[in-house]
Formats: sequence, structure tokens, C-alpha cells
Amino acid sequence: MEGVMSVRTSSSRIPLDSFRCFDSRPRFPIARSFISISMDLQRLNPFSVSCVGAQQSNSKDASATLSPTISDPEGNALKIKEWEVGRLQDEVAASQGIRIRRRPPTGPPLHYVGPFEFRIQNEDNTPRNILEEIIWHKDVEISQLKERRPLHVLKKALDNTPPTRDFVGALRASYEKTRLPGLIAEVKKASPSRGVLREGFDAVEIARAYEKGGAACLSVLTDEKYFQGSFENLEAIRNAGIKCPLLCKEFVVDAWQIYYARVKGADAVLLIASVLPDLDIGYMIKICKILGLATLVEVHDEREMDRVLGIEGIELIGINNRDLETFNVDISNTRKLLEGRRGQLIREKEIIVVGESGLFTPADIAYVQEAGVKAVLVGESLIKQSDPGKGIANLFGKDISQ
Ligand SMILES: O=C(O)c1ccccc1NCC(=O)[C@H](O)[C@H](O)COP(=O)(O)O
Repeated sequence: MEGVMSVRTSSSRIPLDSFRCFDSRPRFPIARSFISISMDLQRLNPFSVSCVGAQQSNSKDASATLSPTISDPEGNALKIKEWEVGRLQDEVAASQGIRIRRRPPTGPPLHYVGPFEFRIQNEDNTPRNILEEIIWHKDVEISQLKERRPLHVLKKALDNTPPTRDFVGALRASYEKTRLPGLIAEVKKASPSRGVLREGFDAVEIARAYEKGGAACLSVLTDEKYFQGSFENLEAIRNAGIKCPLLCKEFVVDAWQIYYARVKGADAVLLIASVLPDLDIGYMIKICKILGLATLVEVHDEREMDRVLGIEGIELIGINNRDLETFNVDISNTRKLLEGRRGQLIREKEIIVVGESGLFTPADIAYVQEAGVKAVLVGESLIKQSDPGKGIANLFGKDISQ
């Protein structure tokens, strides 16, 4: 049936292009190859074309279920616009060298046709790497969460949240006191690259141990699917009386998440330059400032660093030594990105640089400090120790808790 270009309605044949079809959680036009397969399936299930978004019908006449444009022209026009905006977003991002696409260009690979479920994969609906997979999943997750707790509800909840703590101030104070990089210790149960890092994980207990061991701030992973984290952990740590300011370690793709993080007790949020275009970063920084949140803007290569240095209002830049597309970790990345005029500009702007990932020994800490960082973000090497708080002394080569 490949190559079928039209479907039959009761009155006429309509070219598929005029349908702009959508799946059952409609966001994306469904690829033409999918339509032809669904047409094929009609022999098994006469209602199968209803997958294009029209209402299900009990009629044996497939024509009754065909046209979404006929059943809901306005809703459909809106979805088409949404999809077009998504494509435009990806084009703008690509022009800034961003390879991560915000959502699959031709829709998710999983489709439901009546009782059948299919996976039709092609390069437009298959993520190119783990980061892209996480972002596509996040996009769907956020649109569902937003339906349950719309922005106006979150804004109301803000009235009852306590004030934020000074994340950047805590890092500066720690550096002034110890003359060592201020530690952001990460509450991290698992990761896509390393699997489960700690069994019997108690987020509050770990957070307490980190604070006791001398961490200036904590980073709490909130992604459930890939890191086994949660907003419940963030909230529980915040409510347990821990004083260290908290970074909400999320994959932010929508400003709604910033409000949500604030309501759940965050003092800072992460923005990833390989995912977000400059305008989004600038806009999100402004929202964070209004909400009293700090932003840690993360880069991995020179191009991202140059983009971020051109954005207003940056206070903290994280250099991730982990390539989130390949998982390669190389701490010399921190030094590379701080060499020459980039390091000079950072010093002039008094931006604090955070060295992130792959730090295990006092020599690693000394290396990134020498390169110019005033803070470090550490997960694996601490979380794997039986007492993560004591792990801090091992990492720095001395007790930094006093
Ligand atoms: O850690 C991963 O496997 C990972 C995969 C995909 C996206 C992000 C990922 N990690 C986030 C981080 O960068 C780290 O959690 C953080 O910098 C701490 O790193 P480490 O000390 O190496 O645990």
C-alpha cells in the first residue's frame, strides 16, 4: 500500500496532504508511510483510519471516521500551528549549532491503531543520542504535567513558598572560607551512563551527610525516568531543615518547569546550552530572577561557551566534562574552555565557573581549580561511598566541614 496518496470518504477522494493527520496524543503530523500502513490495516480493522484524530465510530464505514478537519477544524488548525512553531524552534536552534531537536520532527514512533500498536522507526522519529531521547521524553512529560497543574495554579502556590536561599552567595562564601572550590554535592541515585549508583537510596539522609561534610550547595536530580530522581526528593530535602541551597537538576525545556521547581523548594535551576537557544536562556534567566532563583547555565564546548558569554545576566556557568551525547568524560575540557580570552572575559564579568562531572580525587579538584573554577559539581564519586559526607574529605584531601 506504500504510495497510496488519498483516502476515500463517503463523497470523494481527498489527498492525504490536505488532512494533516495527528496521532492520539496529537502534536505531530503523522508520517505518510504510517498512513499507508494504517490503510493496510483497515483490512483487519475497518476503523483504523480513525487514528488520524477523528472520533472513533462504531460504523463499519471507514469514511465515517476519516476527517479530523471535518470533526474539529479549529482544534486541528491549532495543532498544525503548534507543530509549525516546533519546527521553527528547531530551525532557530540549529542555526545556533544546537543539534538536539526539541521533539521528533515527524511524531513519536509509537502509534496506536484501534487495538494495534506499532513502532515505525525512521531517522526523523528516532532520537540521535541519549540527550535527545531525554528531551523528547521531557517534552511529552511536561505537556502532561502542565495539563494537571496549569501555570496559573502554580503561580497561586508561589504565595505559600518560603523565600529562596542565596545559591551563588553560598558558593562564594565557601570559596572565601576554604580557598577551595565550593562544593555542589549531587543527590544522584542513577544515571544513563552508569546505571544505579547507590542501592538503598535515602535522599534526605544523603543530603544531611553532604551538609555535615561541608557541601556549600546540593544538586538534586528530579528526572524520574533516566535518573530515578524526583521532585518529592527535592521537596523532602527542603522540608527536612537542610540549609544548603538546592539546585533543581532537571532538563528544562519549558518555563513552566521553573515555576514548578520554585514551588517544590529549589533555589537554583539548571539550563543546558546544548538544548536551549540563546533567547530561551535569556528569557528563562529573567523568569528565575523574578522568582529569586539562581541559574546554572551549562556548556560543554567552545561554541556553547561563546554563546552563553553573550547572554545578559549570567552569574554561574557550569562546564560539563561529560559529553551528554556520547557519555565521554574528560576533565581537561574545563581547562580548554577557560583558556585565553574566554577565561579573561569570565574573570572580567566576575562569573563563577563550576567544574562538572568526572571529579574523583584531590588531584582532579586541584586540576580544575588551577584551570579557574571556583566551584565543582560532584555526583558519582561521593554517592558511591558508604558515608557520602566523609567522601567529601576524601575528594578534597582534607576535612572542609569546619
Ligand atoms: O550522568 C549521566 O550519565 C548523564 C547522562 C545524560 C545527561 C546528563 C547526565 N549527567 C548529568 C551530569 O552532568 C552529572 O550528574 C553531574 O555533572 C555529576 O557528574 P558525576 O560527578 O560524574 O556523577
